[in-house]
Amino acid sequence: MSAHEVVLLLETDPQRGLSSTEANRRLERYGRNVLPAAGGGGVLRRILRQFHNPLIYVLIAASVVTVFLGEYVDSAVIFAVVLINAAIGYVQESRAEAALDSLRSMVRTEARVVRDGELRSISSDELVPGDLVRLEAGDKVPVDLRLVRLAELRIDESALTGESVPVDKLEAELPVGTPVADRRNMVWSGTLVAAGSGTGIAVATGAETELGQIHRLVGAAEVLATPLTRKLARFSKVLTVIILVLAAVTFAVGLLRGQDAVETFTATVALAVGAIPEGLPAAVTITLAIGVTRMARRRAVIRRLPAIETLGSTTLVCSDKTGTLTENQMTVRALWTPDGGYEVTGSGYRPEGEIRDDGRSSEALRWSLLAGAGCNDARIREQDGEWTLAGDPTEGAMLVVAAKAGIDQDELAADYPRRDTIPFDSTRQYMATLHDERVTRRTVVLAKGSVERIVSMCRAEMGADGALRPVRAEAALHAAEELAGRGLRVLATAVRPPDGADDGFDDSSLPGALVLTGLQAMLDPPRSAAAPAVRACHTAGIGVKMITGDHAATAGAIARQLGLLDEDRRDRVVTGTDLDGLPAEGFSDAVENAAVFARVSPAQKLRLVETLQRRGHVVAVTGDGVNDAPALRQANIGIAMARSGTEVAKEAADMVLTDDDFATIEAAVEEGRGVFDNITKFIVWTLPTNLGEGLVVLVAIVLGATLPLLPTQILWINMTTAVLLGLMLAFEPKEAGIMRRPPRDPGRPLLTAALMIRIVLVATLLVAGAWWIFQWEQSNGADVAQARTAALNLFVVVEMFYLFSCRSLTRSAWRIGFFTNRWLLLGVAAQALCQLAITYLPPMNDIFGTAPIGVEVWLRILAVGVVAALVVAVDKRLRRNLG
Ligand SMILES: Nc1ncnc2c1ncn2[C@@H]1O[C@H](COP(=O)(O)OP(=O)(O)OP(=O)(O)O)[C@@H](O)[C@H]1O
Repeated sequence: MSAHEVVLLLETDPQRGLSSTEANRRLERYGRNVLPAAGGGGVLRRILRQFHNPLIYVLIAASVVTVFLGEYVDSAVIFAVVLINAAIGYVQESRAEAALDSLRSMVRTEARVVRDGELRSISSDELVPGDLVRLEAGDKVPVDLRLVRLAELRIDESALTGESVPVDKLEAELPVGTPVADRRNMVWSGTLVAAGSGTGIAVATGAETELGQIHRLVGAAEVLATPLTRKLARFSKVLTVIILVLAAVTFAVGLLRGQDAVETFTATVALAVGAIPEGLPAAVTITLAIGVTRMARRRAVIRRLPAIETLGSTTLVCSDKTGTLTENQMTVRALWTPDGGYEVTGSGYRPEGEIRDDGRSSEALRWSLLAGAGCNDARIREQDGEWTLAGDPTEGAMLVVAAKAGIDQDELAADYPRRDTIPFDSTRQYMATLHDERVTRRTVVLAKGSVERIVSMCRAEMGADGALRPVRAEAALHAAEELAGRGLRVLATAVRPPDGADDGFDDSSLPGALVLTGLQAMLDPPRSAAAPAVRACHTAGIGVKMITGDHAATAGAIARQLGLLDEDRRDRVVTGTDLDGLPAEGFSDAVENAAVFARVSPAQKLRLVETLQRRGHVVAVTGDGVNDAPALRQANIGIAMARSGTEVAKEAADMVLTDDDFATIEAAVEEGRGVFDNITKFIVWTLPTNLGEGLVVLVAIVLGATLPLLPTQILWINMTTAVLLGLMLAFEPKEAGIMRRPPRDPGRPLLTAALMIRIVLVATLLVAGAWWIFQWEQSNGADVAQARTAALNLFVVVEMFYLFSCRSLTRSAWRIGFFTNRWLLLGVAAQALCQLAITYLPPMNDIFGTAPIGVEVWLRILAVGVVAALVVAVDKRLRRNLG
């Protein structure tokens, strides 16, 4: 359809947009602009998935066979376990997914929409069909749009088409005869604005968009997988196969040796059930989900789950300066013109304060302020006594200083209506606007940008009297250097005066046509949390590098305040130009050794990251612009800023900081290390039980002896302790000193030799203890049921003692403090109640083949528990002393 037809059909106004009331009505009618959650079929599939597990197959087979053997109670117990296991799996999986889902809503996407004739920023959820939506480079398209106006608009449609080369969009009105369904005057939700800008009318929102249709087909489920969970799943599968083969062999051997078939079968099932670590994958997923939630609470939102693992092994953080290490709260503090400098008072966006000019009047100063305020897309507004900024803080600061000199933004816009814009981008390094001068009806160009760039484009400079003279570039650059040395961010301003001739307005015609009017230097103080966070990173063995587009002297001054540059070592700030001049090897060394990089282009940033990775670093990189996306993708962890970042950067990132603060990266690394610790702790805790149970049964089969534990009893141990004891390790607080050790080497196996030895040690203690008490009770008058009950309780009690030990892999259990993890204490109490129930309640005795035992038996069990705890404590101590 033509744009005109779309306007008529959707009853909207191509200039003023919808009215607010109409927009609200449509919101009621069409619903919010969100994609529906993965649909109803998902629930059934998720339930079925819980049964798709080798252990479950073994259990189901066992329960069927036991029915035929006439063991109805056992069969029912095994079947009940299958159901309970599936239920627990279902609930855990749903909760983990819900945790991830809720993260998505934490990073709100804003859309620019024209309503009631006014440009507004609203949540993209609230867009309705007919809305007039504005797009700019870096945006993620929020709805399907029919374009009505555009300037050099290029769209990255890879999210929909897989085609990675951005598509040029056409002028809105196509010539008569163009095929109606021309892709080039539509943009689709979920695609990214690679360059340019445009305005379009929303024709579909939410599930009705093309993206919504695809989403419905795919049912996009959030994947709860990381390299680690995949590795563990593989490990579990291999282990299961080995155990099943082993079980089949023992069954065959038992039959050949003429043992009772029913008993041998029971023993084989016990072996399989006991030895398979069925709780492992679920526990890992849950620990990850808890980690994600903890990080979100500390304002780091994980977009891709594997990032949590990588965070723990980060060796280098490459951070932007502006907004991440600094506040991004700019105030112009000093001005410079070719005829002299001025200090400015006042702070923040409140236009109160003055330019100290001691009565000197200067045309250059006036034009510098006009350029700063006119070549500007930001707005400052007073709201309830507070001055707030909409837009770029650099531009906000320039508006404020102009206001301090009495220049009003609206009057300026009326006197100098804007006709065209060359937008700022970090490669271009300047912004320019073309205006009509209302009084003279001639055109003026206003420009601002980095000092080097603007000065290189100037043919002349303006004097205090307004006269032009040849530009003295040296003087300007020197002044800029001096201001930047104070830590100020310096921009230059220039104009192309109204001289009648219209010489074109683009990147190629402006150089050589501009007149330098002055410099504006603004303060952007370092964030208060940044310096401590940098120090914390250093203590944790993590390097920090500042990579900024800003001036070398500004970067250096801020870096020194943050402790990134050492005064004495006279570390140098490396600039993009320096880097370009280096041979490959010199480049690599410079990148490794320097901590501060200035005037770095996005392309150089990408090369920096690649080089660091080649040198073996695990690199976290921050970025906020469209051009940062490649570097963010290349990084081991790409980090985007929720407030100042573009949607393109967020899309490319693995993690988004909701407060833009560098300190949050440090917090996330800390959490990442904690998550990895807790996963290791769970594994180190759970494996001895499986190994121990397997061995107990294997020994019984080999010796042809009575089983010390029945299959149902083994199931009981595994089910209850995994949930009530093991899972509580996921809530372990981070250990003290977690940020004083070096990053984890990603190549190192999860279980070190020391931990493997500990696992075998504890398994041996379990086997020995269980056999000892099983024999001891029987030779002292207990029947088999009582002896088994003793062995069962011994397993659980030793696991409880060992659980406390596993709260730290290196430090003694006594040093951690017993009350720092309440969940763990609650779990232990609940487990104790369960043990009392299975030991003393008659119905439980009937089901599980247990029997009440006396106090002295408990004392023997506890004694074994204490011995086990002591042995592990000694093992830890020895190892620490051995280093
Ligand atoms: N809105 C703007 N208009 C014109 N020039 C600008 C604007 N913003 C920044 N500049 C100039 O371009 C230079 C590079 O800016 P760029 O955005 O690449 O990096 P930055 O924001 O200074 O730092 P960082 O990379 O640490 O975020 C700045 O030093 C400044 O001189």
